Amino acid sequence: MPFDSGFEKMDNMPVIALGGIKHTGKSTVGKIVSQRLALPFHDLDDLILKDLPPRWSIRKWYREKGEQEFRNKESVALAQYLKEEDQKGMRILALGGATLENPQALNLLKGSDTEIYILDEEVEILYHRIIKRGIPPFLDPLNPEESFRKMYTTRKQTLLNQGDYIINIHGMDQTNAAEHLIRLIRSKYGR
Ligand SMILES: Nc1ncnc2c1ncn2[C@@H]1O[C@H](COP(=O)(O)OP(=O)(O)O)[C@@H](O)[C@H]1O
Ligand SMILES: O=C(O)C1=C[C@@H](OP(=O)(O)O)[C@@H](O)[C@H](O)C1
Ligand SMILES: [Mg+2]
Repeated sequence: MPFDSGFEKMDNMPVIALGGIKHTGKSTVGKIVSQRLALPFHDLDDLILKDLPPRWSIRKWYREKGEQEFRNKESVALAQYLKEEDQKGMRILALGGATLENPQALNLLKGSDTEIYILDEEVEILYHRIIKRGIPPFLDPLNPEESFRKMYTTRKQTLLNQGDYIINIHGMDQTNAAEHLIRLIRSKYGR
């Protein structure tokens, strides 16, 4: 049941940016939180996509143009978002799985009124969530589990270093994870 938390209308409220390894639920949980708190929601991947030529997907762009081109697009989309949305009251932004490894994007986030909340889940659960629909192209088809574990270990360190809050959502479904995050936000901002 959505309720108006009043957060959006309060002054000096940050952008709540959700980070986390692929499939931790940044996009899904972010959307639920925004609906429950009646806050605007954006997904950085969607903002990037809006700026790509027609018929390109994020994954196709990443694969064909390479990491640096993807990072440039991501930084431009983030800068635009922050220019328009920063200082406008609380809003929710789901980051991409690699945003916090992008130095330009990280600078933009750190230089704005943004709080970074990291959704943290265990490697086994994420791996099983990812391969449910087959092995995705970002994993090594010869040893998908090993390649995911490597990605998890390096990314996790960056996330722990860059996050303002680490949210342990272990074993929670999307709704429970969203409720957990809402409790944290409400306790922090007293509503
Ligand atoms: N807490 C959760 N428990 C179970 N499945 C989840 C959870 N969070 C997300 N999912 C599922 O995992 C997939 C990826 O979620 P998504 O929100 O796109 O993750 P991200 O944006 O972090 O990559 C979706 O199918 C989503 O329904
Ligand atoms: O982990 C990654 O390297 C990426 C994750 C994606 O976001 P999600 O984590 O929301 O899927 C997207 O930003 C891009 O494909 C790169
Ligand atoms: Mg996402």
